[in-house]
Amino acid sequence: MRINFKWIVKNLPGWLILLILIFLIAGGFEGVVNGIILGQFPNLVGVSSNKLLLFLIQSTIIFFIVYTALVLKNILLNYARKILRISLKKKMLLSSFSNHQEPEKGLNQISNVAAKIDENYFSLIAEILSTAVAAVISTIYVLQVNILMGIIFVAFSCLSLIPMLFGKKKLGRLGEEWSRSNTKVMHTAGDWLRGFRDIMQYNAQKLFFKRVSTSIDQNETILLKQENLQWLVQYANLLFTILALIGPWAIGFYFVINNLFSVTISALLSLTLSANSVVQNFRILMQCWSEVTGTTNLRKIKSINQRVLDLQENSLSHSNIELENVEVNYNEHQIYQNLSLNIPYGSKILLQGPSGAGKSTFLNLIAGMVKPNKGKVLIDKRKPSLADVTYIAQTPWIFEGTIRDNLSLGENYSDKELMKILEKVGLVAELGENILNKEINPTRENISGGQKQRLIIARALLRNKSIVLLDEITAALDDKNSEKIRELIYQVPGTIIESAHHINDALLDKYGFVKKKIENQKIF
Ligand SMILES: Nc1ncnc2c1ncn2[C@@H]1O[C@H](COP(=O)(O)OP(=O)(O)OP(=O)(O)O)[C@@H](O)[C@H]1O
Repeated sequence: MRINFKWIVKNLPGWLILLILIFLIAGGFEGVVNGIILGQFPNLVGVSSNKLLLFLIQSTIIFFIVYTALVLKNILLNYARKILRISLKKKMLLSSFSNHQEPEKGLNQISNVAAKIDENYFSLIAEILSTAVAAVISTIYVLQVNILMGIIFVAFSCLSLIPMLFGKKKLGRLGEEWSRSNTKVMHTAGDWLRGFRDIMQYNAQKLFFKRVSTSIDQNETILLKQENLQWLVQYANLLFTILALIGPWAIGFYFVINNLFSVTISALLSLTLSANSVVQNFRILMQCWSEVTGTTNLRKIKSINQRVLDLQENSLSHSNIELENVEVNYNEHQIYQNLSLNIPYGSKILLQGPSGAGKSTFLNLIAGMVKPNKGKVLIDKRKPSLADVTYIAQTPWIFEGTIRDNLSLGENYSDKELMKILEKVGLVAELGENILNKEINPTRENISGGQKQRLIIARALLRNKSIVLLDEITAALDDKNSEKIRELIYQVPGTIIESAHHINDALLDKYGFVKKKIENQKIF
């Protein structure tokens, strides 16, 4: 998806575009209004006082209309920019979420990149439009004063396009480089702030501060490079502006000396004054263009994957899982090869294997988070999806909000139901009666790692899905709590696949678990 002029038009209401255009055209007369009104002066010599008064009133009205249009145009443009900023940030959020982009990249997009697009694209597009309209109006005015000299002035003004044609690509590349280095700043600054405990523990303050400082340095250097290149282009542009004045004068002088096309010095003078507006507008246009070009690559946003955003009905009830000749590679690293497995509804599987063997990868295959490079994974003959399973991961994520918010995730559950489930996982006894309104967030340490994990388990138990995937869920729990939690989860009637290193055999036997091992890129 590209954020371009077409996108802007699509995202703004028609009435707003129409009003902006009207005020843009009316305001566009600013450059020539003085010339038009002053041009009337010779006709005022010796006229009656009534005519003079009429002239004053007319001039006042014209100035009033032009300046009011200018202000209204700016107010409407600001309103349009607000609409565009909101649309852009929403699109960015949907794109980064649906493409499962890394968080730092997504955060960089909605903060830094969005601000840059607003500043160097949306606001400048408005300026480009006003300047272009003003340039057209001034051009028409100049052409009707003296068509030949008018054409010469406009043609010379067009020369100022040349520097931009050379700078365009490089400016676009630098914009993209700047965005990448911004993401790096987010990473290193994230390490610096989130890794506090480990940094302090190993006396690594100097190293980590150097890392974040270096990435800030590099980021600012790229920005400076881009700004310098913009200035260089603008300097070349200014040099062409000199040419855009001197060139037509030279040709004009030649016409004057040789008495050609009835060009006189005074005609040349008045043309220069009017043409100045054309030249200046062209110069501003090029200046804006060079800044806009810096955002070219930033304005390419990965298309939204609508399939991910559509709410998925979980219609599975007694689902069988089938894997047919599945192969999974991460680059050159092969994890599974020719893996075929049938897991009927209600199976209870304990998946074992050394660290890095592919246990999480297997659970992710069934959750649809990892796609096989070859072969198929089918749940009830259809492709797997996260909405079909309950996946409890090693590192649980809790959301900013209350415990009630974290359990219900917007669905309707009564407090009684929620309290019952919290009671089961042992949280009511630990966190008190007013537990549902307790505010938590991912970084606040007002609940422990084990409590977080039990909260996530309670959230899963509230929803009876037919496939439960457990990835080292009790790593943060003590033995007593681990067993209690497992007893609760194991009572779920559906399929359970658990990856864990140590589990009490008696418990496994009680719930009919079979052990499966990962060996030679297969599961036995
Ligand atoms: N997205 C990925 N890109 C590249 N390599 C990956 C990716 N995910 C996992 N791997 C690699 O695949 C291998 C299997 O990883 P996986 O997490 O499935 O192992 P595991 O058996 O769950 O390990 P552990 O018991 O340590 O959690 C590892 O070597 C890991 O580095």
